[in-house]
Amino acid sequence: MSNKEKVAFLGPKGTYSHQAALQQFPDDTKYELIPVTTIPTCFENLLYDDNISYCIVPLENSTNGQVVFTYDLIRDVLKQDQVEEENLKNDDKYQNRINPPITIVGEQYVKIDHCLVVADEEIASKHDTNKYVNLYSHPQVWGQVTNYLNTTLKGKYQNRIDCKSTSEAMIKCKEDAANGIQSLAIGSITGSKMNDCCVIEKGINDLKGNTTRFLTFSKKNRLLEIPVNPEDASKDNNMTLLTFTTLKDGPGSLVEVLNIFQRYNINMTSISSRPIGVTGKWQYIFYVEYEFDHKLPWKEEILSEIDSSCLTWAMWGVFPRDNGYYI
Ligand SMILES: O=C(O)C(=O)C[C@]1(C(=O)O)C=C[C@@H](O)C=C1
Repeated sequence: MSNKEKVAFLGPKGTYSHQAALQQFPDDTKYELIPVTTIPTCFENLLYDDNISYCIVPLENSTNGQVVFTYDLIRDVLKQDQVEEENLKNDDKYQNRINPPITIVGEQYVKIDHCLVVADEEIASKHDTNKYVNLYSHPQVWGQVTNYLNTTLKGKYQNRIDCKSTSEAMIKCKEDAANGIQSLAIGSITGSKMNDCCVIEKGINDLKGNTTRFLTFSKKNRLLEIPVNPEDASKDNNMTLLTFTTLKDGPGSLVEVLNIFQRYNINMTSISSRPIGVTGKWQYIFYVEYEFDHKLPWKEEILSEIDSSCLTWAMWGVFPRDNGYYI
C-alpha cells in the first residue's frame, strides 16, 4: 500500500489536466496521480474517497472562458445535504457562512496547443484525400478551434462527437481505426504520444497563447476560521475565492458586497456567476477572487460585513498565485 498522497485528475494520461497535475505535483515519490473519467468524478473522489487527498480541475480558458462543469461543481458542493447539516450544527459566528468541505490550495496554467491527430501513419499518409467519419474531442475544445473547424477541416468529417477528455478522444479514434473507420481527434502532442496516435497538424488553436487555468482542491478540516492560516500567509502573492448569493435581488445588492472590498482596499481580480437553479425566482451565485495581502489578514469586521450583506457565502481558502498567471 503506497503512502503517497493521491491526486484525482481528468484522465486518461495525456490530457491537459494530466499536464496540470504534473505541474502541481512534480514529486512522484510523494504523490500518485489518479486518472478519473470526468471532471465531476474528480470532485466526487475528493469528497467521498478517503484515499484521495487532492483533485485538480480546469476552471477557465483564455479563449472560451469558464469551464462551466467546474463552476457548477463548486456551486453544488455547497448544496450537498451534509454540508448544509454540518453548517447548521457548528457554532459559526457568521450565520450565513457555509464552510465548504474542500479548499483551494493551488492554481496551475497550462499552455493549450491543440493538434489534429489520426490513429496511425497509414491513415495520416492519405489525409489530403481522406473523408473522415468522426471528429472527437472534449466539448471545451470546440470553442478554441472554431476557425480551424470552419475552414481547414470544413467538410472533411461527418460527425463531431463530444468526449470526456482529449485523451479519451484519441482512444476513440484508435478504436474506430481498429474497426476500419477513419476518424480524427483533437488534443495535445503529449496525448497523441501517450495514445500512440499520429499528429497531422499542430497549433490549430484560434488564438495563440491559448491557456487553461486549473485549480487544485484539497480536503480540509471542517472548522474554517478566518480565511487565512499563518503558514498560508507566508507567500507574497496569495489569492482567495469567495462565493456568495445576494441578500436581496433588488438594485445594488451585488455592488453592496463588492463595495466592502473596495472600502478595505482589497483588490478583486475576477468575478463570474452561474445560475443557482432554485425553484421560483431566477438567482445567481457569484465567484469573486481577491488578492490576499498576508500583511493585512482580513479583519473580523470584513467577514461580519460580508455575512450581513450576503444570503449565503463561502471562503474557499487562500492559495499562492502561480507564476503562470504572469506569462
Ligand atoms: O480533455 C482534456 O485534456 C482536459 O484536460 C479538459 C480540458 C477542459 O475541460 O478545459 C482542459 C483544457 C483544454 O481547454 C481542453 C480540455
